[in-house]
Amino acid sequence: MRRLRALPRSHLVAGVCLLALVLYPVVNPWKPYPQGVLLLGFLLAIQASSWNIISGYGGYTSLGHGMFLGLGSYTAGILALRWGVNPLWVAPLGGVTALVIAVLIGSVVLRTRGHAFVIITIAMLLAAQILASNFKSLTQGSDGITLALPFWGRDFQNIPFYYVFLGLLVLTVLFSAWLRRTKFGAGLVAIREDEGKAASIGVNTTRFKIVAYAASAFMIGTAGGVYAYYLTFINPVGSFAILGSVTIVLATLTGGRGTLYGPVIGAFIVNLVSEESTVYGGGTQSRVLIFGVALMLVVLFLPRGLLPTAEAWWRKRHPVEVEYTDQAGALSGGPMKTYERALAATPGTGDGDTPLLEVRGVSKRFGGLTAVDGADLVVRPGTITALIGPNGSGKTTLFNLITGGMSADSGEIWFDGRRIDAMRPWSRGHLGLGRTYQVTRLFKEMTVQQNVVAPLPDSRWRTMFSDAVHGHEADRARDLLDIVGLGRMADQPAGALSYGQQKLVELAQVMMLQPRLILLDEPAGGVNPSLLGRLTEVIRELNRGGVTFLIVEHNIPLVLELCDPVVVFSRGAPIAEGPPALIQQDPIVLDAYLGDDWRPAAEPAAQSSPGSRGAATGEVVQ
Ligand SMILES: Nc1ncnc2c1ncn2[C@@H]1O[C@H](COP(=O)(O)OP(=O)(O)OP(=O)(O)O)[C@@H](O)[C@H]1O
Repeated sequence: MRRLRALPRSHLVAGVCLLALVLYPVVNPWKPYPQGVLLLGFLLAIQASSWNIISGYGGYTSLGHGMFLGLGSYTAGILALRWGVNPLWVAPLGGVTALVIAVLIGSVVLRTRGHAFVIITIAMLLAAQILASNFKSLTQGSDGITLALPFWGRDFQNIPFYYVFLGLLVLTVLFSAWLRRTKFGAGLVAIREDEGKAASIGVNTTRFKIVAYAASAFMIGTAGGVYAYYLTFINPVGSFAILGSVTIVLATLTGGRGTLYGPVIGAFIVNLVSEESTVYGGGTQSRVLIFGVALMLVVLFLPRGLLPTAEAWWRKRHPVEVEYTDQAGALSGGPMKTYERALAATPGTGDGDTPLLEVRGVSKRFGGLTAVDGADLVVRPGTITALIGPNGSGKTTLFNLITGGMSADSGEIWFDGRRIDAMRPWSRGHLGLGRTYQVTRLFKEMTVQQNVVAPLPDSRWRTMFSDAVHGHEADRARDLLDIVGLGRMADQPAGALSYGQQKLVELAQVMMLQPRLILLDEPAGGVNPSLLGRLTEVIRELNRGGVTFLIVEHNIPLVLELCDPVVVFSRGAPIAEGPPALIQQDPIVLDAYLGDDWRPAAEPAAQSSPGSRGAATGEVVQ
């Protein structure tokens, strides 16, 4: 009983609804019409819940998902004819066909995104229709395939179909709920919110998208096999109709994209509207018009769907009190113990002579603009290296090249003795290369804790399908949040944090990767002075714990206090490098970046300091 009470209210309501649906044919066995309407509602809900995996969780909108229902129908229909078996027994093979086709198509089309992806999915649906029409030896073309009538007696009507579709719907919702609880589900949401950022924290975005596409196809394909038997007739136009795909999208958008129960609720509503429009609105043709208007109304007035809108309304009426977080006290109570725990799994940084990161002659052009121009850079293990320079000198672009957000036009990048410039961003993350962004890129719809546990340390399937938040990891996330003074905000949505707090959470997040090198892009930007002190202290502590830093920063006093060595960038390449004391007096640096405010009273004629790289010659002067 206590376990039942601990269940979220939504699961309890879903359980009661399920019980009612299971009992309905028993209580009302002689009502074939409402049973038929419900049955089609189950079928649409299976499709909407499945579509939700790739398009709701993952954010890739497919407008051709009805194709998988057609593929399942044809697979079961063709096999039933050829093997002389009942289509019900081979319906799961419809799911397998849909899954295999989804993997093949997904490997290609998921390279595109946005409008391009939507258009390609429609094209795929139409291509399937044309293939089914023309591949007559297999599909019997536009004549279609006629299947045997159900093997059970007429007294049973469509009740067996009712239970098969209801069973498939329950399986689909359970599957979707399980996926959402795993690292895979969290990774999909991360991809939806910010794909580039997801890749930089170790999410193998290519694999995640293909698996999500395939997972979203399987149940629809299986249901398609059963649907073929229910209809006893399939043809290309009916099986691959665009209206079917639009209905799936409309159902999910109506109920709430990205939620567990929203697609199911939306499917029942849309199915009811569809039935009513057929009965009272002049037949099937009127559906196109009604669906078009409904889609427009949903997008305009319910952009988030019914369920999220109702949840937001409820939260507004019943606000949860958030405790004020006194960050100033966060580090005062014996922080070392927490640091030790949080850093326990962070690997050491090796000997100080071998560079941890080496950039060799790297260039990047944007059209006519050379943002990075044959740059060389060395970061030694255990250092806090600064990269400073004027606005637009190419520092962030260099960060993007190092972490894989962009690929270089030429040059080599080595990390810990391995060449990494051809590696995908997540592989670089798995090696221990982490970064934060100039403008924070947290996943705003996730909680702070979900953000911190989002990084993936490797690409193993086991990791991918493990719980999104589990014991040891949750402890480490809590420790890291305590370190940055935000432990009490763990359950708040990340979007509700101040900008400075988001910077600190992003640092905690990148620490979950157990990085050996962290690239911080303007960590002090927009952070208030008291938080800044905390940030500096955290960086120092992490550095003492074995983490190397490369920091881009315009706050020069902070750089001079925190970093050694300092590399100065100008026009896409380093012009000087050395300890802070020398850099701040270097005439080349004063001319190119620091300016007169930093110039000593009696400045001698411009000449290079001992640590400078000769700006005119491009040679390194040691
Ligand atoms: N994706 C892009 N497309 C076109 N141009 C770009 C792109 N990214 C950067 N640039 C250009 O490359 C140059 C270097 O930009 P970058 O952001 O690397 O400089 P930065 O040194 O980090 O500047 P800041 O200190 O202002 O952040 C700029 O002129 C910028 O406009």
